Amino acid sequence: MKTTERLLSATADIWAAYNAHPFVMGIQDGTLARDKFKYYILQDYLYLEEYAKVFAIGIAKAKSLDTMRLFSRQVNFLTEGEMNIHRGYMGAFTVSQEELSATPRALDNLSYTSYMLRVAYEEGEAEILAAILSCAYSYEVIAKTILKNNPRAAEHPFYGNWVKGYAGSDFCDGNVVLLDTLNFLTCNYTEDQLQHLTDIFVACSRYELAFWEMAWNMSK
Ligand SMILES: Cc1ncc(CO)c(N)n1
Repeated sequence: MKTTERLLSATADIWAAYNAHPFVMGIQDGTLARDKFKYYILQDYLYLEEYAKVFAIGIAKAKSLDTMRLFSRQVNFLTEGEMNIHRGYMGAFTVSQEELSATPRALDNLSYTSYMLRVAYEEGEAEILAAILSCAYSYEVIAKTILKNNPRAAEHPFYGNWVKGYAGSDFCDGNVVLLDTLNFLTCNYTEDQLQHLTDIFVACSRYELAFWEMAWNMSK
């Protein structure tokens, strides 16, 4: 079994809960309250700033030029590509730099990024990839499942850009490389090493679900 198949099978229940979450279902049918989405976009922008640092540490930990390039491309894609989705929405909500700077990180957000940064500082390149995978790949799966359940979600005048951004090839092509690299780097891992990788992936998958719940509740 490929490492990524093992990780995904260990978290199947958590991953199934993403698309059943009321926040995600609200994006799917376009009924999500705008104030909840604004809260989410601000928290997620703050999240992405820290998440980009996880890749940046990966650059320094990389043991080959190929892995270094993977991490480096992702830092660039996050800051120049993915964060543009957020900047578009922040423009629509007329969020100023002052409002963004004055927004405190909610505890689930802070806890998630602190955990990933700890993995990044303490562990090796494959463990960093496992921590990143649940973020990067779950958004692809969520957006594609939304489109499967409601093909018109991409045309929604407000939430359509979010769905198209995460189901689109710019975002998803990076995940193919992420999955392949993680499988390649861990093909000779021992059972203990694989179990440790699974623990990291389960923790990050739980944090992903907590992030949707945090957004739904607009937690302070
Ligand atoms: C919380 C969270 N997880 C994953 C992604 C996808 O990069 C995101 N933007 N935010």
